[in-house]
Amino acid sequence: MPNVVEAQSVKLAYPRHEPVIKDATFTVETGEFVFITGASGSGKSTLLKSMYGAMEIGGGGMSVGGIDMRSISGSKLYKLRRHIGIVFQDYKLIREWSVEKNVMLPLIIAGFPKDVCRAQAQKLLAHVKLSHKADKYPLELSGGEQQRVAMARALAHNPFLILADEPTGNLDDYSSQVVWELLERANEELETTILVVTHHIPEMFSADYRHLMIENGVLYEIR
Ligand SMILES: Nc1ncnc2c1ncn2[C@@H]1O[C@H](COP(=O)(O)OP(=O)(O)OP(=O)(O)O)[C@@H](O)[C@H]1O
Repeated sequence: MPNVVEAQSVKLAYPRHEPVIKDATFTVETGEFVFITGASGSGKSTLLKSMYGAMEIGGGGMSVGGIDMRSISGSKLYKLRRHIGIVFQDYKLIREWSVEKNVMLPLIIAGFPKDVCRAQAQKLLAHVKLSHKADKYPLELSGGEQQRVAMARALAHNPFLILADEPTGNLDDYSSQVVWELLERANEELETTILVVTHHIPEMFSADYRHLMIENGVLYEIR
């Protein structure tokens, strides 16, 4: 397996704006848990977006899962996203669907039989401690519970890579803990590679994690 992410002198700029990222060079190997920090507006979300094809690579080179991201579009992009789990701060759950069906979504798209989708959704809802809410609808849940559903959904199809943007930004301590534990578990038990944009690295991650930091458009390896 090639490195999960390889970035060489990446530049990222919004149209008619100065580059947000002027130089990002880094490698992420399979099974790594990586935090990306930086001041507000430093370009963390922008960098994350470039890794799932939502931000054009303006210079340099990047590959994700061995796929060249410089000119990715159409079916190639669709295929890549099917193997990545993406978690935003604003959950993006489907309101008209039950919690369980929301978690089943990536598996439904991938064409798995319904009983397989349901069994996997039930397993993940247990991991995020929401089995008792499987039949509820997103708007009947608290913000923290919705984010835990989004996290379960992001993991449902066993992605090789999770990209999470401030996954605990709005959450209370309990929901934050559940989210971090789930990410840690996916990383340890399934070797899922995880990249998390955050303002604060939680204390439970004291040992082996990697830490990248963006400052003035340049990405630095802290460890
Ligand atoms: N669609 C856009 N068009 C133009 N500029 C944008 C756009 N989206 C973001 N920016 C700018 O790019 C810069 C980086 O934004 P980004 O969201 O990546 O920062 P961030 O580090 O994730 O910030 P925060 O920690 O506050 O979420 C900011 O100056 C922002 O204003």
